[in-house]
Amino acid sequence: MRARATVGAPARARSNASNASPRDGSVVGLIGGLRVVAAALAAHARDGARTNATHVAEDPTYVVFLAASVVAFGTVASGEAMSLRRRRARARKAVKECATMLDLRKAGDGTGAGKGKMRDGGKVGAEFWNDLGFLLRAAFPSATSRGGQLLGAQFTLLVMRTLLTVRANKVNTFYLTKAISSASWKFWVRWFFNFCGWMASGVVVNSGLRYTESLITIELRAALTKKAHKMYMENNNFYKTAVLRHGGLDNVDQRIVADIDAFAKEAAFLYGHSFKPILEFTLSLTEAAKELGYSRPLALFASQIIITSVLRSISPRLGPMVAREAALEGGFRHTHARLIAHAEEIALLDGGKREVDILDEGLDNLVVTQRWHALQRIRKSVADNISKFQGLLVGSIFVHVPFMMKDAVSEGERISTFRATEELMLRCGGAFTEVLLLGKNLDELAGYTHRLSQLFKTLDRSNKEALEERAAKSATVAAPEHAAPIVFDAVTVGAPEPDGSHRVLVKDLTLALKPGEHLLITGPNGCGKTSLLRVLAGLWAPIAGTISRPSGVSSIMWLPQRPYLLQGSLRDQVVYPRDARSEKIDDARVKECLMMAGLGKFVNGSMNVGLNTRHLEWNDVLSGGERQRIGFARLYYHAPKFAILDEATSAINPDEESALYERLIATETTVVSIAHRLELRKFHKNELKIAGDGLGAFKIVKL
Ligand SMILES: Nc1ncnc2c1ncn2[C@@H]1O[C@H](COP(=O)(O)OP(=O)(O)OP(=O)(O)O)[C@@H](O)[C@H]1O
Repeated sequence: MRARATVGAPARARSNASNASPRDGSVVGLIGGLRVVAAALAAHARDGARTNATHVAEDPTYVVFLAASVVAFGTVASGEAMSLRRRRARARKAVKECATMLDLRKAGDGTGAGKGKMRDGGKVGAEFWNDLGFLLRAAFPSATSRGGQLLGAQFTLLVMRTLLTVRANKVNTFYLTKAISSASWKFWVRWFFNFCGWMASGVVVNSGLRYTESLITIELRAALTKKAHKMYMENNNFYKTAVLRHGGLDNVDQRIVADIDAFAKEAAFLYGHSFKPILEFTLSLTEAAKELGYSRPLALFASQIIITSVLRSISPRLGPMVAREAALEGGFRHTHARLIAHAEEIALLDGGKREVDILDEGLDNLVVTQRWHALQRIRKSVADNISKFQGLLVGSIFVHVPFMMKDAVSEGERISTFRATEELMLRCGGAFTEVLLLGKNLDELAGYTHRLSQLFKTLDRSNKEALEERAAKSATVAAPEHAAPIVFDAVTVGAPEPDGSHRVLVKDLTLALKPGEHLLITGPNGCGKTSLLRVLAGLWAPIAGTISRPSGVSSIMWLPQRPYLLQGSLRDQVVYPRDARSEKIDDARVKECLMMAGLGKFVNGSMNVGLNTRHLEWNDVLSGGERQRIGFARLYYHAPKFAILDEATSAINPDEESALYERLIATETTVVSIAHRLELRKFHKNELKIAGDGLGAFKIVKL
């Protein structure tokens, strides 16, 4: 039936052409000729459409599933569109609120200055290529580095696989069609052995490729994460970015833990999957050109570039979507991290119900945004699929026509060369479309690249600022005339305000702290006692004036109200920041320090605890007073020249507090304390009374 219809249509068109009798050379003749061609094409098209419709009508299962699929997809998508249309205002508000909360707008360019840049970030452009180059150079510094060697190994395997596919495919198809068309066992056996050889090599090469791709992913992730760790821990950047929000970076932990991993996976995938289609395209084209010449395939690919560019222009950009989702993902993760960090306080307040709302809100912000993005991605997916299928359609026309017009060859010869060439062209076209579609992965990579370059640029800037600050200090600060190791010279301290200004807490403080001149700092809540110590530690920069102080745990140590406890053994807590795994530690001394701090029960065998006892979270197993005593044991162990104590005995009863102070002073440590209890006055020589009047007034009195 189909054959009749196909043959009948051109016959009618031919009879129409003879009726038109075009006069050679005249315009009317030309128009008549064109009308004949158009009528013939229309007749063929009608015939083709009718035949197709008849085939479809003959297959009710196909029709039912086709209709069901269209209805299912349409219902889900339109339902989503309607529900999100209603919630879109809310969704946008949620994203905006979340963005404000996380400083996403500030994070747009990592400088805190780029309002609205979040939407622009993550595009594939000059900035993206620069940033990508920077990240890759950081991970693969040279061809001889481990990363460089892995890239080289994978490149060799990629070339090998492409050669294998292109060559083997051509030979396989040729032998098989020849064998089948002429029923030749000789050619079939040749095909069989070719195929076996191709299969064996393919198995080895493909397994090698998969292995090297995972190694490259791991190498990329490890190298970038180590670089991030190094920069993050230098110059107290972790404090500056997390607490002071320098650079306006949101969720640095998410960037280091999750975004680097996603970037590594995407980049390794792109490396492995972009070389293959590019090489396959070049090699297949060279082979196919032997039969078709270069002009036809190149014209085909030029038309593909134009069509794909048009389709791409209607697709949404994935980069900004990826960046936004990653940021919201970080926000959601942060709500969980806070819940764990404050589990006991929340449980005591019976805050479970309230916390469910907070957690769900974080999830909702993410989910609504993801659903909205999924809807946007339909446009992308439609464009990609059209691009893929039209490539096959247009490609077939370019390949079929030369063979339809080829005479003077046997049927067997025509079909075998056609099948071999078609296979190559299909491969070539497939590879070409794959290259064009890599844009999607490139877009996603751009999203992660944007977030990581913000991270590295912010940390780098912060490190440079710290270096400049240090250089300026050493150039301007003259060696103090007095022999005091800690000197405040006309120092003004201020609390940072959200608008970038400072609220003055202490103004023009000049003070030289000599060994043995124990200092007590007092004043009302929020007057700036701890802030003064933050400035002394270098966490905050003074608004004016200069400070000189010694550095290193043997010279100066801080003991806050809640001492930091790490994952590890009891010994680790006492010797921190020294590392008990790599340094020789005198256990007898550690025990002595614990006894001095009133924690003898941990080491005298009365409890089931010893220096080797380990806990993931010591904060959960020690009381507030015990935690503070561990801090004292640490001070005794390091015996620094200066100890800065910020309400370090607030959880210890007054009688025992005195004993802890006495032992500390006996180790010849000079103490600077912040304390509210009057009993502690007796251990200090001077008292710095901060007024907390908003003008920075203070008084120094002898005790
Ligand atoms: N990271 C910060 N960013 C902005 N302001 C801060 C920050 N940390 C503290 N402040 C503000 O600085 C002021 C001084 O705080 P500080 O911690 O020095 O008080 P304090 O005198 O030690 O109080 P307390 O006796 O209650 O511990 C407070 O008003 C506080 O709100």
